[in-house]
Amino acid sequence: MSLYCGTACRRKFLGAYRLLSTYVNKTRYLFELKEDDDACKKAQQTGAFYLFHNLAPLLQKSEHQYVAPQHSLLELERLLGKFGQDSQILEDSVLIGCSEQQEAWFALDLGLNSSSSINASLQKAEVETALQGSFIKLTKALFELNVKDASLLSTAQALLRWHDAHQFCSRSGQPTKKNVSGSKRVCPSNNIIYYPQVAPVVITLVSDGTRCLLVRQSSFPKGMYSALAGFCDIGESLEETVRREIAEEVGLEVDRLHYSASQHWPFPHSTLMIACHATVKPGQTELQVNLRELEAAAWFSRDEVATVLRRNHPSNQQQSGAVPFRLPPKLAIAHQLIKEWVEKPTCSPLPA
Ligand SMILES: NC(=O)C1=CN([C@@H]2O[C@H](COP(=O)(O)OP(=O)(O)OC[C@H]3O[C@@H](n4cnc5c(N)ncnc54)[C@H](O)[C@@H]3O)[C@@H](O)[C@H]2O)C=CC1
Ligand SMILES: [Mg+2]
Repeated sequence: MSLYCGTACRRKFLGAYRLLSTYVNKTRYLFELKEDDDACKKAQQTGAFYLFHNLAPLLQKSEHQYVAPQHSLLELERLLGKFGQDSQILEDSVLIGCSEQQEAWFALDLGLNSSSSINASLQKAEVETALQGSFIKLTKALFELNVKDASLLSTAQALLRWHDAHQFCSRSGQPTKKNVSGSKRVCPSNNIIYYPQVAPVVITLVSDGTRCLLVRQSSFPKGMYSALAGFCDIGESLEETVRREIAEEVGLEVDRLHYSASQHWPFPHSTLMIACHATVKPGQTELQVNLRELEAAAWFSRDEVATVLRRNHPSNQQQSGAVPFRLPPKLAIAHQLIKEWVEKPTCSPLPA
C-alpha cells in the first residue's frame, strides 16, 4: 500500500498500526499531523504549547531547576485576549513532537512579526509577568534544563528561526505560506515547496595513538578547547569533509576514521553535528595551524584530558589546583567524543 494515498486511506493505514509499539504509533501520528492540516488543527485543540519571545524560550524556576512550562490553546487564547489580540498569531505555531499518549506539542514565538500575522508582537516584560516566567536566551537556557526539554526547545527554536527567515520565495519574491504543522512552506504563485534546512558539520577528535588534538577558536569561551569542526561543502562525503577540514585547519593527513554519534546543534543556526574519531598517519604529528580559522591547536595526553574532564564534573569543581584548559559542556557532542576517547582508547577504526 502506498503511503501517499490521501487522508482517508492514510487514516485506515494508520489504524492498522494500532497494535504496534508506542514508538511506532507516535511516529505515525506525527507523520499524519505533518501531512494533514485538518488533523494538525484538531491536535492543537488538545495539544500543549511552548512559548518563545524573539527565539528565547519561556522558562520557570522550580526549586533549584528551570522548567519549560506548557500552555493549552485555551490558556493562550485567554492570554492573547488579555493583551487585546486575536488568535491569528497561533497560525505561526510549529509542531515539535508529541507525548507517548499522543498529546501534540507545539512552539509559538510571541515576539516575532511574521507575514501571516497582522498582530504586533507582544511586549516581553508584560508576557513574562502574566505567565510568571522569563524568556531566557537559548545559549543559557540549554544548560539549565534537563536533556529532554533542552532537546525539544533546541528543535523548536531551529524551526521557528527557519520560518522567520523564509517568509518569502527566493524565486518570485512573494510571501510563502506555511502548512499548519510548519513542516514546509509553499509559494502560492509557483508552488515551490521549501523544507526546513539543516547544515551538516563534521566534528572530529584526531589522535596520534597516544595523544588527542584539541583546538580553540577566538569565539570560544575563555580557556575552552574542543574537537575540530567544519561545515560540509557541497559535493563532499563526510569522509572527504573530515580529511579536508583537518588538512585545512592543522595541516595533517587522516589515516583512519570511524563514526561515533550525531547531534542536532542549534548554534548559531541549525546544524547536524556528525562526530568521528580519526588517527593521523604514523609520524605525521607536526601541526601547521591555520590562524585564519583557529586561535590555537595542541596535542594533549590522555592523563591531561582525563584530569580536566574530572574537574569539569560539577561535584569536583571545588577541588583546588589550576585547570590548564576547559572542555565543552556535557550537552555538546564534542564533550561526549572526548570522554569516549579517554574511556575507550582502543577502538577499531576503518581506513579513511
Ligand atoms: N556541539 C558541539 O560539540 C560543537 C559544535 N560546533 C559547531 O560546529 C559549527 C562549525 O564549526 P566551525 O569550526 O565554525 O566551522 P568551519 O571550520 O567550517 O568554519 C566556519 C566557516 O565556514 C564557512 N561556512 C561554510 N558553510 C557554512 C554554513 N552552512 N554556515 C555557516 N558557515 C559556513 C564560513 O565562512 C564560516 O566562517 C559551528 O556552528 C559550531 O557551533 C563546534 C564545536 C563543538
Ligand atoms: Mg572549524
